[in-house]
Amino acid sequence: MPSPIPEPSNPLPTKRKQPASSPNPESSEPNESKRTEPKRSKPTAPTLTLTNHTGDIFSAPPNTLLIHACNTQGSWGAGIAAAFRDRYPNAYLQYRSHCLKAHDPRANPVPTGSCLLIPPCETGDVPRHWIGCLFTSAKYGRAKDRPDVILTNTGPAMRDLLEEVRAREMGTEGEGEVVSGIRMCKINSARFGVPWHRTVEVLEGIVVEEGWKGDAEVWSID
Ligand SMILES: Nc1ncnc2c1ncn2[C@@H]1O[C@H](COP(=O)(O)OP(=O)(O)OC[C@H]2O[C@H](OP(=O)(O)O)[C@H](O)[C@@H]2O)[C@@H](O)[C@H]1O
Repeated sequence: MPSPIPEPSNPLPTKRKQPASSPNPESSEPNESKRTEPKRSKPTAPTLTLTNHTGDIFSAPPNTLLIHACNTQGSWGAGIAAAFRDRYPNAYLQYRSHCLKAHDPRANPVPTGSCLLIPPCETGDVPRHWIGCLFTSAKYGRAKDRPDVILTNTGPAMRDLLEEVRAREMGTEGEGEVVSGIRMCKINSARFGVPWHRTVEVLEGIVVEEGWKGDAEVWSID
């Protein structure tokens, strides 16, 4: 049995998308009696819901999952990635090890379209946050992938992460092994050079599978 999954702790209301109505397949049926039946819309699978928040992503409550976009080269060199590196040095070491030891940027790179889920691993006063790395571009800087490639990688990477979270929560009964909520920055939108609305389209198109979290908060300081 999966552990009960608490609701995200953010008090702001989140809106669940209503399934879009789809044409009734029976409506094309020539039978007169069928045509007079009330139209029933076929239930559509729920998709990921994003809500926008202004403020500091790092102020999240304990056990929140913080998501950012990463390259596969083992560098959190600039932008929000550098802020992650400074705040969560042990998580950075895990990310580097994943890219440089478990994989090899030249011979066996981390696949783009995948993720790395890092459970809380810092000591001292550092907040107990999970970190989700979405490998949306192989390289960074001038060698980063083109926007269309980054967008193609974003959906599978996010799906991989939502599945990782589900599997992780299924596998443990212990206190604190549950992700309490999801916060992400406007991934891909600055150094990776992808207009934010294009990433939103991809994320909001993700069909939420059984056991996945269906809501993510987007945090921005702008
Ligand atoms: N301190 C801070 N606090 C809060 N929000 C902050 C912030 N700093 C920036 N933001 C916002 O966070 C969003 C994403 O902007 P970013 O440029 O960071 O990420 P991205 O996803 O476009 O690109 C990823 C690659 O950028 C990096 O740098 P390197 O290429 O390695 O040098 C990585 O390593 C990756 O490879 C934008 O809304 C920024 O306003």
